[in-house]
Amino acid sequence: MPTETFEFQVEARQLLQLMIHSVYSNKDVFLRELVSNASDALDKLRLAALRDEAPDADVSDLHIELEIDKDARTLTVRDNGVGMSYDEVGRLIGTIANSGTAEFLRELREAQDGGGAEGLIGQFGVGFYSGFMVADEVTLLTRRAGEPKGTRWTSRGEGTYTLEAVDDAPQGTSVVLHLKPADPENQLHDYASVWTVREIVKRYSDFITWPIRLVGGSGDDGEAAEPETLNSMKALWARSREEVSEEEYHELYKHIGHDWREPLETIQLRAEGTFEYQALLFVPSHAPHDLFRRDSGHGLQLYVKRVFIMDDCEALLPPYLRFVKGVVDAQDLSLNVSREILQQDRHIRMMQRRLTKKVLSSVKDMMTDDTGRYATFWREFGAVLKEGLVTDPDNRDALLAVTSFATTHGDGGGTATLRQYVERMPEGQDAVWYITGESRESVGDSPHMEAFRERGIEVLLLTDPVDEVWVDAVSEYEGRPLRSIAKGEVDLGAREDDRGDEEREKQAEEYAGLLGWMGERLAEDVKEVRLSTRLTVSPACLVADANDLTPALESMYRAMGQEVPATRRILELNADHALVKGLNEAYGEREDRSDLTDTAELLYALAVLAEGGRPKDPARFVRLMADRLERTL
Ligand SMILES: Nc1ncnc2c1ncn2[C@@H]1O[C@H](COP(=O)(O)OP(=O)(O)OP(=O)(O)O)[C@@H](O)[C@H]1O
Repeated sequence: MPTETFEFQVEARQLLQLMIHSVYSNKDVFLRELVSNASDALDKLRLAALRDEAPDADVSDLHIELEIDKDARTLTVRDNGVGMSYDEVGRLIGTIANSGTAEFLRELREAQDGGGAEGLIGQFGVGFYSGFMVADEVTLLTRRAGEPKGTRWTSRGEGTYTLEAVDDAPQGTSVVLHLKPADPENQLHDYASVWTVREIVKRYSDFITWPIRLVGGSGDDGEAAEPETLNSMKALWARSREEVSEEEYHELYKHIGHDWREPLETIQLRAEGTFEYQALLFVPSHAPHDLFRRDSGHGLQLYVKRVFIMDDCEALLPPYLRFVKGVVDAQDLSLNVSREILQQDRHIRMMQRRLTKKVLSSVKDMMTDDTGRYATFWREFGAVLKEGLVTDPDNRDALLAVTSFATTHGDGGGTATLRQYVERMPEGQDAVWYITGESRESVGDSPHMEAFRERGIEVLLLTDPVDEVWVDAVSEYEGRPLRSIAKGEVDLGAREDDRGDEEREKQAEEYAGLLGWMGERLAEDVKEVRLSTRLTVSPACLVADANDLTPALESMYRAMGQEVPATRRILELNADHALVKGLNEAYGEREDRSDLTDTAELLYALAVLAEGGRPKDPARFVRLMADRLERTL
């Protein structure tokens, strides 16, 4: 087969340009990326061999080799792992398979302007391309284990790459970097120096469980003449916390989490006894871009007796902890264990329970010991964690204990935990009040809030989509009911300037005719029209019955394809508002009420608008409104 030339996919080309014109200040990390890929390739081959899926592969001395050729100024990263077929090279190396790439490139450009690009790269599987930060030409020679022919891929990182079938390639992959001249001022070190390479491996890749051997030193100046193993290969999760530095943990996190940033939290757990395992878990400091995508990974890697078994092992943690990264190494599982078996395994279920509790208790500790870190955690992962309030009733209390919300307390910009809310609840208040909606601004200005604001009653502002769902499942916190300010009747207790019962009854009588009449006119949209105790400024608002679905929840169910009957809500009127008063008077005086029907309709539409909704028939609403305005001229 002749050498063929291909163009890089558009995104890949953009990414390469970013690499070449370096988005990173720290270029040393290219080696970590290539070593990480090599290590993954060795893991895959060993597992295939253990499962008898690679009968023709040579697994006798699996390792990574770094070779320096000072004269040619090349650094080669070689592994004898699983390798790639011709098709795979074209698919995996010339393109960027990740669908989030376009989004990533946009974020990257923005971050580059703001100087924060470094942290973003690792999330998006661009590891191999980082070679172009230090090399002006990269050659990759690879042969898939068990296959006869190999493939050579070459590129200068500009617009094209070449592919060529090769007869005599060794098993696995070697990446030859034709190094750019060193430029220490721009942190481009001399990667043909044994010292530099040794130091980078020690710093970034010491924990890699395969030997990383260095060959090609001259023996002079302390350089290695014999192959030298550069890493200690110690599985960090099997060592006690005292023996391991924070930095080492962080490097492991970056390897398995595909992240270039430090983790927010490191959690270690060792279970001894009948079912032994060790876990080393990390909470990232940033949510990944695909956290809410259904196919996003599940974070944890499963090892069995130090042998890598699988990535994204979803059986180890519940979906609401999918952002946790890490390693779980179990002693007593079979190497042949499959995802299906794991889902049903009793020990795995116990393990999941224990790991879940451990993560939640770490979040609790974070909350007590370091409020700044907890705030970061909550900003990044709060919306995901709250899914657990619905799906994991066993841990509901633990989850409620670490949950926090935006609140109207203080200057309205802060957050509150349920504990804080309850502790400052004034005497006489029996419920924890909240409102759900789309944004802090829209719920903050909602008419439902008026009486609460006037009386200084704290309201929690729940604006994540998941909030609509969990509030339905959780009815109380430590014996206090959780209540929506937009549902049911509210009785906020008497105030000095409140009307007495007598006066209220009188008002009810005065309005009875109007309310009944409006109820009939608007029967298609509302099930009742009544006077409000929650309005002080707005003329009207809509409330749901205590057990009704909210409009947001209704549309959420519909979006998921579920049939739900349209819920009619209750229209509440503010009897102190001039418009409502005038309407009542006109209702009492006029025989012909056709005009008033339009006003009733407008009042309903205003209530819909006030909560951020959209009138049922916007064109009609505009017509009626324009007509009214015209009459005021
Ligand atoms: N040494 C290698 N041996 C076998 N396959 C490899 C090797 N290096 C890369 N690949 C294949 O090419 C794919 C793309 O590699 P690349 O480094 O660009 O991204 P990634 O490894 O998926 O993500 P990241 O580097 O961020 O972990 C890998 O997923 C792997 O399938």
